[in-house]
Amino acid sequence: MDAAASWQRYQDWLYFHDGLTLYVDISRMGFDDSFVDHLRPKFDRALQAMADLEAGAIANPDEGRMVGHYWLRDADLAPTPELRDEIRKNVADVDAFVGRLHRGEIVAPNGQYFTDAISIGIGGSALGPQFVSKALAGFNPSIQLHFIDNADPAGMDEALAQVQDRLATTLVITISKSGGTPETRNGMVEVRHRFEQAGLDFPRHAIAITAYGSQLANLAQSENWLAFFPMHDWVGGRTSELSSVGLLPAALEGIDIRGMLAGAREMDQATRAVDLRQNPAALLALAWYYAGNGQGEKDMVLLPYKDSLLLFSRYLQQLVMESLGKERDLDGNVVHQGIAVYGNKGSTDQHAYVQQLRDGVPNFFVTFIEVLEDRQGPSLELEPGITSGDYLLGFLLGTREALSQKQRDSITITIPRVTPRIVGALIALYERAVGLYAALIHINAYHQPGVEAGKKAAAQNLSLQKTLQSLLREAEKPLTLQELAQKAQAPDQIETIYQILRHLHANQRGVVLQGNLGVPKTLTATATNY
Ligand SMILES: O=P(O)(O)OC[C@H]1O[C@H](O)[C@H](O)[C@@H](O)[C@@H]1O
Repeated sequence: MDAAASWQRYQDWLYFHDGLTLYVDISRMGFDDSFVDHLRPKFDRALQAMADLEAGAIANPDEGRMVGHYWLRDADLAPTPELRDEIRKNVADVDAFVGRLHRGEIVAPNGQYFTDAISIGIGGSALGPQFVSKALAGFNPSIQLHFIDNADPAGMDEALAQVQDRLATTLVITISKSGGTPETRNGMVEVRHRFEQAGLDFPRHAIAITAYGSQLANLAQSENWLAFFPMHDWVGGRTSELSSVGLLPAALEGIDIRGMLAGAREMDQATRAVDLRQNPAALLALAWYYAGNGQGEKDMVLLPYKDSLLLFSRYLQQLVMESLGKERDLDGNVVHQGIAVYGNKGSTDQHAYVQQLRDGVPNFFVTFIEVLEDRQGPSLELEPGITSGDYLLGFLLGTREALSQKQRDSITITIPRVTPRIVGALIALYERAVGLYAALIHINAYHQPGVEAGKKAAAQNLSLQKTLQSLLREAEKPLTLQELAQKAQAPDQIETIYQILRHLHANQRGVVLQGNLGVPKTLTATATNY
């Protein structure tokens, strides 16, 4: 396409949201008008499906649930007066609680202001709060957040080390919709142990965000934790950033949560437009469909040219891949859907993997995110007329052009600056694009059946470990892996047995392996108390 045609196409397809000053440009995706016409009937159905969902339909049929995250930012949309009141009350409760903390009306047991908070959660109970914190907390948050988002003991130690001098003024927020996720429970138990070792009254520091009636809710209630904020079954983990899951941590840091909600609400409104060109979420869904042939054949590479948006790609990885990565469609046909998401930030990534994007396997499309405001305040001129921000834009435009020359497609989203309102709008934009795209490809975006297999296997391994530990304690002589497998009645688990024992051995956990560690069949295991 020559420059004039490309410029015309740019203008024809450029979407602009007046209120948010946000642009979406899909002109560098190679679709043509006939493709758009072909998809239009599917879009009509998808937009209707979104309208039904917002009206309270059971949009998650497998789990028999409504899907209500859009109500969180516009309570009037919720299908019953009770839900509307509850949504408003939840936001007001977060505001009121955090206001009292910031004013020093709620203080740590030692009488001082709370200074820090450790947020413990995983998946949808971590990624949103982490993304928003990095995007918006700035250098001097009212309360400094630290995250434990894994079962890694060393990661827990790191978070605790960050607050070791201030444990007495640290809040602990345990976030889990189900209230039974083992990683989160482990983190909470470890942190609690440190508080107890330090002679601190853990419940006076502890906040739970979880569903009513969950294990975590019961614990918080029975121990009278400092605060409890509910999660609802009609909000999925990966779309919970604008529920108390995301609002409480953000508010603690001093982020304007009403601004985030307002931005999301404005974006929701824009993405109800039935005219595709006027609907930014539909434009993204159209571009994704085109890129991957409606089968996820191309990966989504996210390149925000702004350090504070670093975690957007990680946040979107769960939102997109857990929503779209499905074995079956809504009729039960095997479809193996999904779109892989990765990315970090520009221009940093130009010095890492962009080489492959331009010259290597053409199995991706890029989404550039451009932020118009370079920084707060004036910029130094590095050379006459040129600032660091000019360089950053130059790198973005250069890469976009270089990819285009090699028929590598890209989308560009342009935002004025990174504010609570814009971050709320970006979250909503992608939630809506995922919802629409899922409807286009006829899958349930709101369940995650595939996640269960790994969890079940993990539980079985822990139970096998307990059996092995007790067999070794009772054994009168060292046992080979084969013998242990027989005794544990797990002859087909010998590989797992080896891996469990190797881990116990490496951590001096009461098991010693003898023989050649690299040749499993030579090994014998002994309990160290043998
Ligand atoms: O919030 P929780 O119930 O602890 O769940 C945390 C995460 O774990 C699960 O395995 C799901 O796949 C995620 O969608 C969820 O966000």
